[in-house]
Amino acid sequence: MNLYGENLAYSYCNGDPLFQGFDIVIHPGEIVGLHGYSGCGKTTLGKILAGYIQPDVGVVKLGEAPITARGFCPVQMIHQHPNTSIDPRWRLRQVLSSMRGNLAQTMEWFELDPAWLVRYPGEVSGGELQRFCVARAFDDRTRYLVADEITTMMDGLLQAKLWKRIVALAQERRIGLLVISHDHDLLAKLCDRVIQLSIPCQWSKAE
Ligand SMILES: Nc1ncnc2c1ncn2[C@@H]1O[C@H](COP(=O)(O)OP(=O)(O)OP(=O)(O)O)[C@@H](O)[C@H]1O
Repeated sequence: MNLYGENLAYSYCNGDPLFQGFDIVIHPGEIVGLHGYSGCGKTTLGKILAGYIQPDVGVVKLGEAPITARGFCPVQMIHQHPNTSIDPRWRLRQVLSSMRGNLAQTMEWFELDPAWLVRYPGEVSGGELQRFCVARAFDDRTRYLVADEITTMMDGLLQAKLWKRIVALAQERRIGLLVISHDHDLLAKLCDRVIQLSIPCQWSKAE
């Protein structure tokens, strides 16, 4: 089933719209890049596609069915900073407890040591915690993944390794990926196509 964002518009606090009449379609197993100047609304669009926030106008659908805020969302979002999406008071075992699927196998795939499950999020490195978030997103019910600048805290070698694993597992399960990044090289290497959310503003051009 395709993921559709149709005629999307959103603005915060009745301000100027970040985007209007925006359409996007992602196919199962497809890797789509999302690029645009800082502040143009890439994360916001990701949150709308993953059901975190409702668009002012438009609809997000998986096949024919609109995405709802209730229950498990088949569009999972992985955030830039893993500590913003994990309760610091939970041990990592608890963080992964609601996940459906073969946890041991997924952890092994992302090189997560089972001994770390007794630790709190603050007791693993940022890169390790991000790999927990990635593993958690590969729930058996996940059909699409929105990856928002997810490897910016890693060195080049680790980035490449993690993306190789993500892409392999996504392709195996026919999961579609939306990769949000400022990194042209990464997008060119990974993606089947890249969408530009908006043209650069004057301030960005001058920089
Ligand atoms: N909760 C919020 N309330 C009000 N404004 C917000 C909120 N979240 C984001 N914004 C604003 O909306 C705009 C778009 O933010 P968003 O994070 O979607 O952009 P982005 O393209 O992902 O940026 P970056 O590339 O820098 O991560 C920014 O100007 C931001 O300050």
